[in-house]
Amino acid sequence: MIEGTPPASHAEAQADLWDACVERLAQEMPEQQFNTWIRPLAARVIDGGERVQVAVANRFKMDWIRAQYAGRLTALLEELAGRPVALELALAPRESPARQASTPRSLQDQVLAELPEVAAPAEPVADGQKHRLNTALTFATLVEGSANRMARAAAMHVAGSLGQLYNPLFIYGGVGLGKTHLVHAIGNQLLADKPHAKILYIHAEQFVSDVVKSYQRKTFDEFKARYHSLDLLLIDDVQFFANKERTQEEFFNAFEALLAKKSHIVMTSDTYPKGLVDIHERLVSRFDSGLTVAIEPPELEMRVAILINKAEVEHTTMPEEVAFFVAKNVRSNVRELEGALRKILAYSRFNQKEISIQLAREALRDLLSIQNRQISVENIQKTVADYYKIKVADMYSKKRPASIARPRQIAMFLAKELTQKSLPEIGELFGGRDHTTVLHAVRKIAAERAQLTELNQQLHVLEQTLKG
Ligand SMILES: Nc1ncnc2c1ncn2[C@@H]1O[C@H](COP(=O)(O)OP(=O)(O)OP(=O)(O)O)[C@@H](O)[C@H]1O
Repeated sequence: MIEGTPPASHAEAQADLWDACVERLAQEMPEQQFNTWIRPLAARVIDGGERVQVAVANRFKMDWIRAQYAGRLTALLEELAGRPVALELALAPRESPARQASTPRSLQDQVLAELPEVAAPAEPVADGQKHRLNTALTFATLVEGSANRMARAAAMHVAGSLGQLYNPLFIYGGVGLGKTHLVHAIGNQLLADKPHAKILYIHAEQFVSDVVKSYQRKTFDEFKARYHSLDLLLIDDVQFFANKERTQEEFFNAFEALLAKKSHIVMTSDTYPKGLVDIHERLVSRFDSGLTVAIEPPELEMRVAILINKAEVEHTTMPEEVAFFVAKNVRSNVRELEGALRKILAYSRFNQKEISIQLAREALRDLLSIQNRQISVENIQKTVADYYKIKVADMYSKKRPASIARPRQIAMFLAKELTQKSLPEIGELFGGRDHTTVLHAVRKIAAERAQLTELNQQLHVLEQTLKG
């Protein structure tokens, strides 16, 4: 599983690196944990052993592995390789099963269809004691800035006066901006203040899996007892409930029960409630009935502060000028910022060199060259206009004939897919259109793409052209 065609002995040595690492972990970890989390991982060692890419079956597992095992995996890989190794976790590609939506489905089919494509781990099961909080994710380690000020303040308020204001609290924002961190912080704070509080952090995919298991084992009473008795339910990435009818129903029940007894619910999602797709209106309106707050991408100064803080946690000092250099070049989200920091620290440690701008430049050379190739909305507009033989100016115009409106919608779709811009920002760049117009275009093209082969091919060509 090696990129390119290195000599066999080299390839073997690289594959051995992962195998040796897994073997070591097998000795260190309890067997069941090892079998659940580490054994199923597929990895490939690339760039002559500098990078190890690990494919993980679903987001829940990915978050868990990142939080619990990534540090140890990296340390072992580096120890075995004798040099810095960047560990990269990625979602394994999924087969998209063709679903026959028109055929009425039995309840059993309906529930089974809700199983994550790769079944989520059987363990640990929510039982009111295992709160599943990552104790490292606290308010103290969450840097504040204008991007997260309101969300953070609301979260602290919830932790301090449970069941009162802001119930439910709905936090939304793009990937890697600190939503998960914030919900864990609420849980950890409450746990510190009230050690007996019944708290559960759960990823939406795991909730789906719990519903399925309860159905299969006919243990809905236990399921209800477990969820309905909580004081605080923290549920991550609720957009995963899309199309999961039975799960939505169970979540609705849990939601109503918890609110009735003044327990608190905190949810996160990649979009605001009304932007959620394929989730029942009655649930969406419940999501929006407390307080909905956004987390925005961090601004420059906040990115600098995050880098300096995270370096301190690693007992290293990052000079401010280096932090500025990195923060200017890594703009998309905090997770990427952390990745950049890890590379710099490893590079500095192994080369026994002080952290400087020059060192950061060397450590991040791959990342910086990718940044230079970043795709802009202007670039997308020009490429799409060329492809469909319309004027670039038509991307901003109010003209409505289909020969113009459709390429414009395609360009909006690609802008959402290939850039970090928000819906309002994209609307602005398309002649000051409303974000709902962009959302409509994105959904429409996404739905048509799944059905129209020709459109799918055109989009594929455009994507390849834009990605260079
Ligand atoms: N303001 C911040 N201060 C310090 N660390 C942060 C901050 N925001 C995010 N992080 C860190 O960045 C990483 C990504 O954050 P997190 O996992 O919470 O993002 P997310 O919004 O839940 O992303 P996703 O939608 O992909 O799940 C975490 O390691 C988190 O601790």
